[in-house]
Amino acid sequence: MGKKRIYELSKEINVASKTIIDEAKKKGYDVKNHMSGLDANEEKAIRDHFAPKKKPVNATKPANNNSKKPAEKPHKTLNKNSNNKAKQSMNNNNSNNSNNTNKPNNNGSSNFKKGGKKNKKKFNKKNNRGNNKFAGMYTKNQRIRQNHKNNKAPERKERPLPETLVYTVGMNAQEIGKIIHREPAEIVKKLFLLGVMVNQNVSLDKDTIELLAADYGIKAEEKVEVNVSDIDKIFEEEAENTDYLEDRAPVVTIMGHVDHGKTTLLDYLRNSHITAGEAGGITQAIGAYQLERNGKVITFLDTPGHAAFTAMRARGADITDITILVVAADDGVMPQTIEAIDHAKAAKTPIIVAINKIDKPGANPNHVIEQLANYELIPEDWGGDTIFVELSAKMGTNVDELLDMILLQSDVMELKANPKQHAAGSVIEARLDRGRGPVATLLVQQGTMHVGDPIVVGDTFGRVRTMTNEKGKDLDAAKPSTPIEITGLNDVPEAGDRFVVFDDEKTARAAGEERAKEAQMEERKKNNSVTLDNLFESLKEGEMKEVAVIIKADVQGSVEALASSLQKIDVEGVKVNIVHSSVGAINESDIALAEASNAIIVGFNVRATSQAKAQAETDNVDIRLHQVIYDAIDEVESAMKGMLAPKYKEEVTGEVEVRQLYKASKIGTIAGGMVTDGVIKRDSKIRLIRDNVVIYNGELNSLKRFKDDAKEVKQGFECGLTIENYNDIKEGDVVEAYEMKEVPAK
Ligand SMILES: Nc1nc2c(ncn2[C@@H]2O[C@H](COP(=O)(O)OP(=O)(O)OP(=O)(O)O)[C@@H](O)[C@H]2O)c(=O)[nH]1
Repeated sequence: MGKKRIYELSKEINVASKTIIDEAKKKGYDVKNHMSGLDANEEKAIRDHFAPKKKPVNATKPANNNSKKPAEKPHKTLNKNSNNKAKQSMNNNNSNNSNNTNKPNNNGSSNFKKGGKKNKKKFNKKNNRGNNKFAGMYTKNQRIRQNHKNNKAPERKERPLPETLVYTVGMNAQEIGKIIHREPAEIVKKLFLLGVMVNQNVSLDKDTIELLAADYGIKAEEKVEVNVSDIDKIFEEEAENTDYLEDRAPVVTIMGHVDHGKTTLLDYLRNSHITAGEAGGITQAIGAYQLERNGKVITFLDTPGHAAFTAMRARGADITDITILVVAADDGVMPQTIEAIDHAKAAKTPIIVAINKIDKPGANPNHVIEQLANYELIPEDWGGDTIFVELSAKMGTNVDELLDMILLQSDVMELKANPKQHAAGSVIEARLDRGRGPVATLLVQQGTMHVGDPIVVGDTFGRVRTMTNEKGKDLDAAKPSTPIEITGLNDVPEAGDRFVVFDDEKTARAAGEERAKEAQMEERKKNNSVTLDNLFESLKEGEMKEVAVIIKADVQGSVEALASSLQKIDVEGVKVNIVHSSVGAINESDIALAEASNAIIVGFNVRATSQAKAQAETDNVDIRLHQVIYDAIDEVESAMKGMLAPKYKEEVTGEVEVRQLYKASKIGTIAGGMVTDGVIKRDSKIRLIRDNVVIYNGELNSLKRFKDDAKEVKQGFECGLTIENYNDIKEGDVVEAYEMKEVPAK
């Protein structure tokens, strides 16, 4: 075995290395520093020297660790400070100190000092009584020393990291520290090592927080603060709640050309299929109603008219599940039929075609089917997947079949909602009733609505005071897909507004008031619909991949010509999407569709009706009127291209052959040569070419014809030139002149 190093012994007997070295030297051992070794005898002598002179009274069975204890410092301290008679043992001192603090402490001096006389007395008393209590116990200092001995840093009491850091964007290191039980300084350091230099009070963004969490090896989860005024978001959340799902009734809208029988069909349905238990009720027009067929319920929106349908969509309420397209068999496809198809397609709802008036002598259903094939509405018999029902709304023929088809379609769609949550839905229509105040027809889309519910509707709020169905019957609760009429709001909301039920009226009021304020501000800022002027900005921001256009023209030929030309415009993958095109004046329905689809209206040889004009102004819909088709195409095309970052292409304009060189001390090398091709201009960019290799690329410093400055020199003429910052020109070099030309976008 080798010698015992002094530093090792120092640790073991807890005497400073220097003290040991001094003692060793005194004893004549050959030692220099703490790395010097002691043989077995020397080691024993040193141990004996520093061993306590007297054995502790009570330390009859000292614990292993304590056995090495009698340390130099405590030893001295005790001798100096304690009033102990000579017999007082170390462990006794320990135990008494400990009594003061309830913690064993080898170093009693400070406590004695602080405690003063009183403590000393106490100490002695207690010492007499319980001096054995902590004998042999592992003291704090001993523990620390022991750790040192094992070459370990003292263990920090660090709480374990949580599995997930649940954060909000903008938290700082201090706040995060609290969550993950780490010192802010440690986090700041970690961030520094991750390349983020911040102090502990700086707000951190999402990426940084997630990076930090990843570095700690824990997950990060953003806690999204609920903004009560953001009812759209609350609505989405409610709509996405799939904790408990039940089948719900399909919501159906009927559309079609004027006089094709929409109202007749709705009336027939309303009067012939009334919901069970409500027979005899007087039907009120509340904008929607439900009927029953074979035990299944269907909700009809009683708002024929595309404008109403699209106005709701424009406000974000896609409440229709299925569109019934009514086409009169004796009239066929008409402009508003096409408009209806476009509206339904834009809303992405399946279409069921109801060929109406088959009882009429001139009815020709097949002709209607043929016509609709042009609009991708093809019956199953013909290889398509559109449901067609031939009926007579007036006589009631096949109306049940239509209902069956609706139910079939809705089965396929698997329409479900969760009735076990707060109600959320949309406004179908609303008005101010003199006697009852604001009255709103709502469609419950999620959850169950109850009388008394605190509610926010659009920018209004209130508490549901009364709730009735279309028959005026009071309802206590209304499940998904149920249309209801309510009172109790503080103001009249708008069709298409969303509503959400809140936990309490206070929150509902706060949210409603906040929304009203926001709406006002929004109104001031005015909306940012797409116009030809801001079209490219929208495209650039990646908001749009296609430009929606509505075409209105005087004759069908113009509509088609415009449509096909516009569709051919292709700017960097951005396409024109014709949302709707038809013959006739620009009407309110066009404006509503344009607003809902963020479309631009292009009118050819037509004008907007005065109502449409007013509405377009309110809704910020861009209408462009033209008399020349090419102008219309050009306008859309240049709006699409106009703001593209211009592309440049190099175009060589000419070449100069260098034939002579003149050196001028102030000017540098002057090249005299002949323009052999094209033209060289004073502001040309140039390339110096030697043996077909480009030697230098730069600009001219001067261009001369004889002694005069020249703007340009053409082929066949001599010229003199200098190149900016370049003099190493040689005879036989070619100066190639070129320009960067803007390339018009294709
Ligand atoms: N013979 C026959 N006439 C019908 C049928 N359906 C509707 N009509 C008639 O067609 C006309 C127009 O019907 P409406 O139901 O008012 O048509 P609409 O589509 O609602 O018309 P607008 O509300 O003006 O858009 C009325 O005179 C109806 O009586 C039908 O199945 N057979």
